[in-house]
Amino acid sequence: MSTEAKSREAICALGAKLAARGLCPGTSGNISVRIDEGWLMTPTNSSLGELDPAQLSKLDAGGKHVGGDPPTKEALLHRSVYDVRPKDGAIVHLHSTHAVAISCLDPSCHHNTESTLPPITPYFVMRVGKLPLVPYFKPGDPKLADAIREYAKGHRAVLLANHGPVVAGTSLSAASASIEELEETAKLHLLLQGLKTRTLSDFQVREIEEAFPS
Ligand SMILES: O=C(CO)COP(=O)(O)O
Ligand SMILES: [Zn+2]
Repeated sequence: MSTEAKSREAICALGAKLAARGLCPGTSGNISVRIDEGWLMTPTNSSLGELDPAQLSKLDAGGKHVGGDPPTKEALLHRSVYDVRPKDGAIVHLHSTHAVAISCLDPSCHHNTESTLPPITPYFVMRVGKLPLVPYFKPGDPKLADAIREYAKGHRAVLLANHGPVVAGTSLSAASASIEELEETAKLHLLLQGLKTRTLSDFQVREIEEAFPS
């Protein structure tokens, strides 16, 4: 099987897995992979649980739609993230419930201005790191694609205000592991509301960062 054919299969398999876990309600979310000639992206208005490898959208290196169904309305946002993260090869965006809940909180309820979520577990530090909030713009707005650049260049994971997470990774499986960890941490954080919580210390965060560099 060619590399492109494998990427097509991998996108559809990931979509099915995320859907089975209830992480992409309705037709929300999108997935992309960088390929030699450009990108493969999920088509707009598609259910991630029911993707067809042959219908995935293909974009050339200039971002022109050259094959398959019309691409996600967030194609420009994905391309902005690839642009500022040249080592990454895959992106996953979801409307997973707990992460979206965090994205709707008043910013005064966020952990701090650098990260909406606190470092409560080693795996959050390892797979996500910090999770900055990107200001709100409507889905598909070129202004959102522009705004995300500043945040994504230093962070593999960002949270779109009142919308949801966007995570980049060196591979589809890396991006998927990060976004699942992000969703789980958002859930834990909400479960812990009102309870006195111990976050990891700066030393403990550094220890993880050094032992498991991203
Ligand atoms: O999550 C989405 C928009 O932010 C889904 O849009 P698309 O169906 O165009 O991919
Ligand atoms: Zn979205």
